[in-house]
Amino acid sequence: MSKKNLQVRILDDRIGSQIAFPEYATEGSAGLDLRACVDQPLTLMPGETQLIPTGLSIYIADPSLAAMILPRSGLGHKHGIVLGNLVGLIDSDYQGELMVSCWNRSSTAFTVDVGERIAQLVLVPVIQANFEVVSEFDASVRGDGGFGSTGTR
Ligand SMILES: O=c1ccn([C@H]2C[C@H](O)[C@@H](COP(=O)(O)OP(=O)(O)OP(=O)(O)O)O2)c(=O)[nH]1
Ligand SMILES: [Mg+2]
Repeated sequence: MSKKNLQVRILDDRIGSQIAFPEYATEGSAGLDLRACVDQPLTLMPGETQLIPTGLSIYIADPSLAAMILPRSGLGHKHGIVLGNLVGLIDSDYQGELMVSCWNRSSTAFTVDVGERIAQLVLVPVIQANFEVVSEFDASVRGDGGFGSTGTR
């Protein structure tokens, strides 16, 4: 499969040795796991949120792309470790360190180990809108119906 070249900067010397460089876990993986680039294990108390560095920055450069940081399902479902911002959106012009807002939404403390895979990064296509202001829309079947307007069954 052809892959998109993406510029990456390694901001921490441990990446590539003590902390693995991100890679797709399988050929069909949509996400690259991001690892906690912390100096020591970090405990998130119930309800606590902390911003965790990844030791990496990327420069997507192309405005028709973005990256999303998403929770890992195992951590989220089994341990309640999700993202403080629910989803992280990485702009194509962002050049700073990739940061993961980790939220322990469970009722038990959770310790993130050095190099632990805490979230995943997915590259996604983006279409920027050019707003065309109109006074009326052409009629659609739905119109302004929403929020359950089509029923539940
Ligand atoms: O989970 C995240 C979310 C964002 N970012 C970085 C990349 C992104 O391009 C930048 C800004 O994110 P966003 O636009 O979501 O935040 P904002 O609160 O609107 O900040 P800004 O005013 O800088 O756009 O922060 C991360 O590193 N991790
Ligand atoms: Mg913003």
